[in-house]
Amino acid sequence: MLTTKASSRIKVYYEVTKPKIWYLLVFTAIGAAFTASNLYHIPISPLTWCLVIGGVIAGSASANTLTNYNDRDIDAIMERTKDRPIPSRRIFPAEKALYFGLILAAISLVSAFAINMWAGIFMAFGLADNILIYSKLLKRRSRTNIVLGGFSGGAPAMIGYVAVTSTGLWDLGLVMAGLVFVWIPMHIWSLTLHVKEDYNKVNVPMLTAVESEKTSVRVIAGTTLMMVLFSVLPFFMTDTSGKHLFHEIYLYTAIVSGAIMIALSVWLLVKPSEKASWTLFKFSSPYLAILFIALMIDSVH
Ligand code: HEM
Ligand SMILES: CC(C)=CCC/C(C)=C/CC/C(C)=C/COP(=O)(O)OP(=O)(O)O
Repeated sequence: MLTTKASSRIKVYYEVTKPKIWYLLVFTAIGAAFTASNLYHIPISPLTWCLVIGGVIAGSASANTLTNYNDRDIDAIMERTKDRPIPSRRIFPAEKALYFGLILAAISLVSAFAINMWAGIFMAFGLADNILIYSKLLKRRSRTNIVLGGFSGGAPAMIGYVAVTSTGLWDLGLVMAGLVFVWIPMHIWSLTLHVKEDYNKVNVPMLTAVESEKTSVRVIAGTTLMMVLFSVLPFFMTDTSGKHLFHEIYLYTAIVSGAIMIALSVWLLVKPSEKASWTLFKFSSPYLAILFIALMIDSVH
């Protein structure tokens, strides 16, 4: 039986990993693995499932913990982040989070390389791109920070896919990872428009925090349209025999859910408001999950 102190320690270290975020990251890895397994009729062993799910949890949790450690100064100032475990000193000294994040990174790399070399490479890339390129290098310097820093978002899908097969890794696998990558700008820029004062307080040049509202809503609408157009790409992909990989289930889901996202972005474009930007942001995660659910369901045939 865990003492109250022990359970609260576990809870605070769980919180510092930003679980809401890695739930979706892990789901994209599961979706890519399950879809590849069905399309190529390759079973996934329980050990492989454990290594994929455990590895991507550890990797995403590590990245989130280490970026929280890196951002502890600005997180203490922003309203949205000031109550997080490190700025609120519920993890103190902060180096405890640093060591926790590094241990998680090691676990994630061992798990990924135990799957195969490519899974290990994608894990290492995801960690490096999110922690070093995005958080350390670009976040506080460039308004395009989430573009070069966004590739890491596709890493879990690539890990899930390559855990099953390398057949189609650089077309279908890349398209699945691309669904996440092209989703990021709309996802984060709708949020940062909503909390732009926070970002300007700490001089983080998120594009929709430094551009005018008029430009920001246009950029968000444009990236939403780009994401929806990209999302129908899987329907047009075929295997070597020319057979479509996906069918109406995926197409109609992508069209209907995409139409909702476009409608929300037009609402923001026509009538910019905190409510509209927040609504678009809150719809963004379920939307991405729905696309991966549709890929999985459509691949069962
Ligand atoms: C450079 C890329 C990204 C940036 C800068 C970013 C940034 C953010 C920020 C600032 C939040 C709000 C967190 C909070 O206030 O607690 C957030 C929430 C979230 N992010 Fe991202 N994100 C990125 C990529 C991703 C990716 C790749 C995924 C998963 C595939 C993801 C999933 C989520 C989820 C599920 C939430 C919670 C949404 C909600 O509360 O409804 N993010 N993100
Ligand atoms: C395989 C692997 C390791 C992949 C890692 C992918 C990963 C963790 C993506 C998450 C990106 C993300 C939520 C960044 C948060 O930005 P932020 O730190 O600016 O958000 P904040 O302002 O809320 O702290």
